[in-house]
Amino acid sequence: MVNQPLAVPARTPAPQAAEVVARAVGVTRCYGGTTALDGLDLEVRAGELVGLLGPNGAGKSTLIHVLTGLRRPNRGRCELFGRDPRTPAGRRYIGVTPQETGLPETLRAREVVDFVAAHYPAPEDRDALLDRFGLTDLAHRQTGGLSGGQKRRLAVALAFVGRPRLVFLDEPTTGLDVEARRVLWDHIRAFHQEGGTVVLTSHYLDEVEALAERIVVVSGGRVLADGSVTAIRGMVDVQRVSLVTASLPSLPGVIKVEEIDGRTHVLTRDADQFVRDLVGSGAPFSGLEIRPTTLEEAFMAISSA
Ligand SMILES: Nc1ncnc2c1ncn2[C@@H]1O[C@H](COP(=O)(O)OP(=O)(O)OP(=O)(O)O)[C@@H](O)[C@H]1O
Repeated sequence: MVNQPLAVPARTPAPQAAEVVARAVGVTRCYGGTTALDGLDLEVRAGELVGLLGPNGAGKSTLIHVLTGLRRPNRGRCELFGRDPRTPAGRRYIGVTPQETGLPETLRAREVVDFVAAHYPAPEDRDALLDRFGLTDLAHRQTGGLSGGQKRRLAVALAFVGRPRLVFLDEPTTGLDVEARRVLWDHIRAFHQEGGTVVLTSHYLDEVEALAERIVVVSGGRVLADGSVTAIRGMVDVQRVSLVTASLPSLPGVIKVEEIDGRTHVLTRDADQFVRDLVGSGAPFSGLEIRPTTLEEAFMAISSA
């Protein structure tokens, strides 16, 4: 495998007027010998819809944990609305759906909403909230008897109970069917259009593309790239050349080489030049195909660079 580092563009700054609602400054968080966050910096401004992308173990959930005050950084600091996230004043305007949620099994869905609502001074109307998330028919059901997708919908709805200004959604649609995902996307979009700020993680790239204005790529506990969907795409601007060859010579401009099902797949930023160099090398090959990468491939290219 040949890896070539990719330049990371500066993020287009958000409007100056927008308040920074969440901030991580030089945050390092270790679990024993594992460094989950490694001097990470991030600012989220009011009204942004930010998608955190990164491979398994990149540090996305840990970042949400430190930003929401559930974990303390070993080094660096976090702020929510300019305050320490570990204080009630800092957490007052946020809603969170963690990656894994333990719902009290014997409580009914509406009782869970009531329980969470009791923590806020002016919570959402329970029935309206349940309706918005398509949970009305499940309101009387004990949560222990709900399906995985139904529990997930309830867990996401709970993030909105306190009328938050900022929500953190850690893989909100994992386990949801297409229709349930669509309903949830609509709600996230509506919240954002009303001025709400959203930070979400997702392994569904179409989800991040469909929802987020800004993508922050996290890998190895650091911010690898930060920009609009278009900027992230432009940043990698990678093409996939696939061919059959017994031995690929070492050529310039190659970001990554993979062997899949007897074909050699090459990621490169200049497919034309790669093909010219390949022909010039005299190496025998057949079945040449060139196509643009998906965002997922682009993202993998960034991660492995
Ligand atoms: N409670 C914990 N104890 C020990 N190690 C942990 C703990 N939580 C996270 N880690 C480790 O920290 C690193 C970052 O994990 P984290 O869950 O933040 O990543 P992630 O990007 O959210 O991953 P995924 O996409 O798989 O959810 C991983 O190496 C993980 O194994």
